Amino acid sequence: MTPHQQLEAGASSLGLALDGKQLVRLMQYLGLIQKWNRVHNLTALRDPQKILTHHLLDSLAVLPHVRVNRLLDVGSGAGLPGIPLAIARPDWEITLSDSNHKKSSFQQQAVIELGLSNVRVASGRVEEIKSGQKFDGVISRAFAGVGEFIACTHLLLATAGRWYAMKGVRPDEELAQLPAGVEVERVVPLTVPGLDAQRHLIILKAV
Ligand SMILES: C[S@@+](CC[C@H](N)C(=O)[O-])C[C@H]1O[C@@H](n2cnc3c(N)ncnc32)[C@H](O)[C@@H]1O
Repeated sequence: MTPHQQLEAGASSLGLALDGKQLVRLMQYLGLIQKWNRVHNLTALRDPQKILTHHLLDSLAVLPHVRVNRLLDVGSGAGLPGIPLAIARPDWEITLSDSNHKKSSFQQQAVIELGLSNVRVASGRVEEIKSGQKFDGVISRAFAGVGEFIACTHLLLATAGRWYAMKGVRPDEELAQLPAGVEVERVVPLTVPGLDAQRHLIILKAV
């Protein structure tokens, strides 16, 4: 199976109806990661099949569980999960935040080359984003413990918004130490096609 066919099969087993253009864009994004990885250390993964499963499909796996219009991806790195989500959901407005200038430059380049008019790159620490801008969803993958993730973004979340923490093994210790006024709405076990590892999406809200 070619990586393109694997992506198509993976997306369909996640229940996602992606059209041909979206699949091509996702493959172009994979190509950009590979190209920039030669110079900047965006990801430790080099094998395109691994980038596909561990980054692209892993990011897309949360899609059926996220309900947003304006989404902030904190500590987005190479644009994960924000860029795959933006390709799959052109109707969502997505902001990518990363404190590392090289990562933000890559994100900006990817936005231009992929023509993602629904993505904005906010270069710098997430704590520096003006709190006047509210998001109805804030997501992160491999960023920080749940408590820290909430602490550094709580001023950016709209009143009825949700945090989405993408985790591997269910982080029971982190969930036992949530800040006051925050509760878990749902813990969603995820199956990522081609990835034999535990994944959980933790959905949290302010109460
Ligand atoms: C381990 S990487 C994860 C990248 C990506 N989310 C992924 O899943 O591949 C964590 C990222 O968080 C960024 N980061 C750390 N502290 C940050 C902060 N306060 N605000 C924004 N980004 C931050 C780092 O520069 C790094 O790119």
